[in-house]
Amino acid sequence: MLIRYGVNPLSPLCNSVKGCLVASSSVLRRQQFLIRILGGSSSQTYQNRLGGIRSMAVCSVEVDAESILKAITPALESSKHKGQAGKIAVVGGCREYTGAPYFAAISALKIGADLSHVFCTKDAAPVIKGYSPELIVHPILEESYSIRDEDKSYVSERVLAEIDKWLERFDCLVVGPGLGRDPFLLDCVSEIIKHARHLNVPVVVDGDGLFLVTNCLDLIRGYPLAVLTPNVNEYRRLIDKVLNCEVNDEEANQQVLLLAKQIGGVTILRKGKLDLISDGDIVKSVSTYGSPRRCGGQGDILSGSVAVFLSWAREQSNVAEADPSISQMNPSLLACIAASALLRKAARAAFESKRRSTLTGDIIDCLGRSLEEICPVYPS
Ligand SMILES: NC(=O)C1=CN([C@@H]2O[C@H](COP(=O)(O)OP(=O)(O)OC[C@H]3O[C@@H](n4cnc5c(N)ncnc54)[C@H](O)[C@@H]3O)[C@@H](O)[C@H]2O)[C@@H](O)CC1
Ligand SMILES: Nc1ncnc2c1ncn2[C@@H]1O[C@H](COP(=O)(O)OP(=O)(O)OP(=O)(O)O)[C@@H](O)[C@H]1O
Ligand SMILES: [Mg+2]
Repeated sequence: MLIRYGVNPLSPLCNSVKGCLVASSSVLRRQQFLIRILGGSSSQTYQNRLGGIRSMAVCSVEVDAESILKAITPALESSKHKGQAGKIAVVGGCREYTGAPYFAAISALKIGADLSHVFCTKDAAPVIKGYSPELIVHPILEESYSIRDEDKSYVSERVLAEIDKWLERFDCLVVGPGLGRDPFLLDCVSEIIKHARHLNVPVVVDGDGLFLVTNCLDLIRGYPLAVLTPNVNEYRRLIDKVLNCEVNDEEANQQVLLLAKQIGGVTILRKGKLDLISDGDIVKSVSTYGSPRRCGGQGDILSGSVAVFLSWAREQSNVAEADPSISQMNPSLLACIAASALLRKAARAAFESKRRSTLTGDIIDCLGRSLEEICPVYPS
């Protein structure tokens, strides 16, 4: 019987990140007691649920990702105006991390989005602007060290008012690349997620955004326009928190499906040797050969790419004429499959020329060419 102490499967809706992370000892003791008395049945319940999923004969199907890329990538037409190919925003970038939000935001542009914004801290903004004049950078986020306690509620309102001016215009929000883990900043980002959800803006959650939502699952629970893109560690933490067990690679397909289902039908893209994607109904995989280099930043390319493909896949006119196996698929699944396949193709191309010195920037340089090989601008 597996009982995990310190995990709180009974957690109520949390109002602040701190509230989620710091439980008072009496509350913790009561929860541990409850977990102990429910322990047998909760472990049993997990086995039962997994058994139920198993009996659905879940088999992940390696998909024809090229057909999906062709179906969802819009044609370039002179009748279109700026913005119609996608307006993406990345919420991330702090003192430590300026590369991650840049990688995500520039990847969206390189794939074909028209506009890419970054909402980051004041320290990170000039650095990110310096990487690229193409990005629209908003220095609005604040970390605890830069504000006094008595100013926090005012600053938090100002951050939200600032982002609210823009939120409705975005086709997709990426939350997390290089966000950092400052509690005040994460509190503000929780509110941003709630506002995005209220406006039905799709949200891709990655990096430190996953740290936030794993500790505060109600932020995304039951939101079908949420896509989570965990790496190996982020996935382990999600499984631990949601299913109260360990990662089981022998039943990887069932487990990712159950995880997506348990969080109320969000889409999960589990990154790894093979990318596994589920929306709680089906599981798909992408395992086309990429690159043996594991330099940091490749996940950031992926989150920016999912955002742009999701904005395209949601445009029904793009996919309406495709094969029913594509046109009837959840747009979030289509976006994850497309992004995963394109990143792997670009990584392969970069590695062919750069070998051991392949870096994230080299892969970004190959995104356009890799997409062009599958979806030429001027088909012959
Ligand atoms: N250039 C950049 O600005 C980059 C920033 N990134 C950002 O960095 C933040 C953290 O993400 P990471 O995926 O790096 O997460 P982690 O900081 O959890 O992991 C970084 C590495 O450290 C290892 N590690 C973590 N805890 C450890 C421990 N206790 N002992 C030994 N090894 C340990 C992990 O296995 C992993 O290889 C995110 O916001 C992410 O978006 C990354 O995306 C990489 C690129
Ligand atoms: N062992 C592997 N073999 C092949 N591809 C892999 C492997 N591990 C990861 N990838 C690919 O690399 C991409 C990035 O995954 P990774 O696990 O490195 O993300 P990450 O840790 O979030 O990256 P980042 O450094 O940007 O935070 C994914 O699309 C995944 O398909
Ligand atoms: Mg990452």
